[in-house]
Amino acid sequence: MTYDAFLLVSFGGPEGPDDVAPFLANVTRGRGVPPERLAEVAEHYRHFGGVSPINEQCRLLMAGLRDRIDLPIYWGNRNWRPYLVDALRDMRDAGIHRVLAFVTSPYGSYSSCRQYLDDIAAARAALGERAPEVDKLRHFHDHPLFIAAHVDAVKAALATLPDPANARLAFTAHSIPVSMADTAGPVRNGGRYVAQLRETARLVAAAAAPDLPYELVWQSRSGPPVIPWLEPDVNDHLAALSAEGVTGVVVSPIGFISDHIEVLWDLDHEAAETAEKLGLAYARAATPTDDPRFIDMLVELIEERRSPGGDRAALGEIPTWDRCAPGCCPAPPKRR
Ligand SMILES: CC1=C(CCC(=O)O)c2cc3nc(cc4[nH]c(cc5[nH]c(cc1n2)c(C)c5CCC(=O)O)c(CCC(=O)O)c4C)C(CCC(=O)O)=C3C
Ligand SMILES: [Fe+2]
Repeated sequence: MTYDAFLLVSFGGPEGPDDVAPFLANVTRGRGVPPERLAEVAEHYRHFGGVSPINEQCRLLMAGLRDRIDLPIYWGNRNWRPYLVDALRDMRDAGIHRVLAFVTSPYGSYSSCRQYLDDIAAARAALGERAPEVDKLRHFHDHPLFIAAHVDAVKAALATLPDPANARLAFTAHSIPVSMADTAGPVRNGGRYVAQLRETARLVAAAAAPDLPYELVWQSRSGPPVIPWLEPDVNDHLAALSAEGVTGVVVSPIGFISDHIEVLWDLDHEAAETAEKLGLAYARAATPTDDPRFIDMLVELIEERRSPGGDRAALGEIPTWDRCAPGCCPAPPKRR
């Protein structure tokens, strides 16, 4: 398979205080997110000067990749500048026909996979016939290099606790509506988001701390309270651990590939504060963007896609594939 360019596809985030409101409007259009929740999230961004950390992380990722691949690198986001449609237009104008895209999420579900594919399709449609064709790289939730980076991060976090031998591991990911979790994956199967996250948690725990109990819990719940989302929330989980007599916990955000605002606010600020109130020793494991093996993995994912018959490195049992089936991870019904 021949490709003419690499495209980094990310969520996007504000780059200053004036960007926060229009960014949030882009993210939540038609999604039924209550205004109270939006105001709260706007405050999280303002706490960091209205600058999302995600953009710098994208720039770092591209810088890490630059000398490692022989393809020109482009960057397009779903919800903020540089937008996908602008990246695709630049590529088209540069005579690029086939593009390999890396989406900054390892897992399947509408929010973490299909929504990116839909937005790529919409951006292509806006450009008309000469829009470059875009192939998305596969899910990588159990890639050996992804797991290895998390394993070392969890070990390093554990080592900072006063009593690591009696600590617990809590893996976190973005909560999603239960209805979205139920339909994640190929048509008729469902449950792919939770299943992949469970597998990632199992693989990391087994290699990092085989003797410690671990749980997969959820963070950053949004949406109206009447709609069920995946539970328990990480803060409730910390309280439950404390009630059991546990004295230390490592929180590993396997649902995010870098220190997004959800990691910096919902974990480093909120969950850390919860732990402090409970008298629970708390350490947050690093996300993989800081680890050179993450770039190594990306290089491997690009190489494997260029050799269709070749190996697809994977430690787990949940299958991955190069191309998601058309009806995979369907969109939830639009609200508002
Ligand atoms: C599964 C998942 C991931 C992980 C996969 C992936 O990485 O894509 C993720 C990532 C992210 N989510 C992000 C930001 C936001 N997500 C929101 C809202 C929502 N997220 C959802 C799910 C997910 N989100 C859902 C079901 C909603 C409800 C509205 C809807 O159905 O779409 C809102 C609106 C306010 C709120 O409701 O909280 C914001 C601002 C940022 C940027 C962070 C930064 O700036 O550093 C990132 C990386
Ligand atoms: Fe989100």
